[in-house]
Amino acid sequence: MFVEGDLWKEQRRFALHQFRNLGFGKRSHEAVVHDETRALLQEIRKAEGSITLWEMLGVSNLIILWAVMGGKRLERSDDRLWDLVVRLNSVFRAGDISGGLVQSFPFIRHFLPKDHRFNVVNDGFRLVNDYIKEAIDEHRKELDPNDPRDFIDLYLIEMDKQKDSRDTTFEEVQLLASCSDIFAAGTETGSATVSFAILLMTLYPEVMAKVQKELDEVVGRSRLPSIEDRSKLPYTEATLNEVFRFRGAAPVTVPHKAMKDAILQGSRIPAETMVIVNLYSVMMDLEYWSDPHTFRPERFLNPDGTLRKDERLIPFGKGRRACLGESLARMTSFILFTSLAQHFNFTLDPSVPVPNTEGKSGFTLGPPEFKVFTKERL
Ligand code: HEM
Repeated sequence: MFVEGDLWKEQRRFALHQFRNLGFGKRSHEAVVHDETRALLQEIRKAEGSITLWEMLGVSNLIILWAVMGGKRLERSDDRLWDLVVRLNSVFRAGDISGGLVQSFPFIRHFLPKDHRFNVVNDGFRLVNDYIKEAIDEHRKELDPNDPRDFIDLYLIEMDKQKDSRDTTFEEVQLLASCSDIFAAGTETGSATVSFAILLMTLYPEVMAKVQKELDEVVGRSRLPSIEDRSKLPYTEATLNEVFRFRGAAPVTVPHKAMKDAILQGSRIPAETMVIVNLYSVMMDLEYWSDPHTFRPERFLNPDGTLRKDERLIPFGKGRRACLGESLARMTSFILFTSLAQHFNFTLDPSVPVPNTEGKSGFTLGPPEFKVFTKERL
């Protein structure tokens, strides 16, 4: 994620190609998402009192990602997963996409207290990397080059193929970085999106009622929603689009670098400058949207009720460096959100007051602290 040039190009091309082959974000991957969604619904049914959604959704997203990356279906009962989700959350809340002061004056890192955000981020990523490193070692032992099971196997095979090339970028350190990027980029953003969506449904019950009515009419209750239903659910799609616009999990892009001197809308950007694109400013532009601070799914509907596309809706960025996991993220958010809406009504637990829906900053935008009571729809 934080690399450039040929290294980035080669690694991104390989990851995209292999994810496509593994069915990432496509129908063939849907069964994994459905299994995990059923497990989540069961867990919510069994929970007593109010629940903290982001943790539960974080575990779901992590299990779904790991199924493609590491092959195995991890168990929700595994305490290590919950620990990883909580640690990733602290990393994302403590992080600063620009690198903060330490980026400009690296030597100060030696004098920072243990609980400084720089150390929280490093310790969190160390935990994630240890987890992935263990999995890579296991994959190495079990590898059958004729029968790759997942992304890690495919990468190890590519490493072996290129081991005699002096220019290879396929090395274990890079495999670890790719897995860690995907793990981190996918878990927190996915859980934030659906948590925000449910929080907004508690605050806009009239929107939730319309989503549930559409789901009842098109999908019913006897099966889970599928990506094939999306085209028949324009109001639900418009609602998710509005969640992505209103509280997109990534208000700014990852850092980019100007490769050469450039002029952008009259401003000179010298080569080598770090450039971070403010997606929030596009999706919240007062002139364009007229009422950007109002949560209003109807803005994404045509007068005849069909879904309206809008080129200013860019929650996954744009161009060659746009989000690598967009198709999976869209599919996962859609299935998790619609399945929750299909099965439960949610009300906020008043013992955890939500002052506003602005969320918490960091590497990404996280939902504010909130808990919900759930009631199965009959
Ligand atoms: C709702 C969930 C998600 C949102 C809103 C989101 C959004 C974004 C955004 C805005 C960027 C930066 C684009 C840019 O710099 O121009 C990005 C990059 C990235 N995302 Fe996502 N993302 C999500 C889920 C995922 C998932 C599930 C994965 C896992 C495969 C993932 C993997 C990545 C990677 C690897 C990059 C860096 C791409 C590169 O530098 O070439 N994201 N994402």
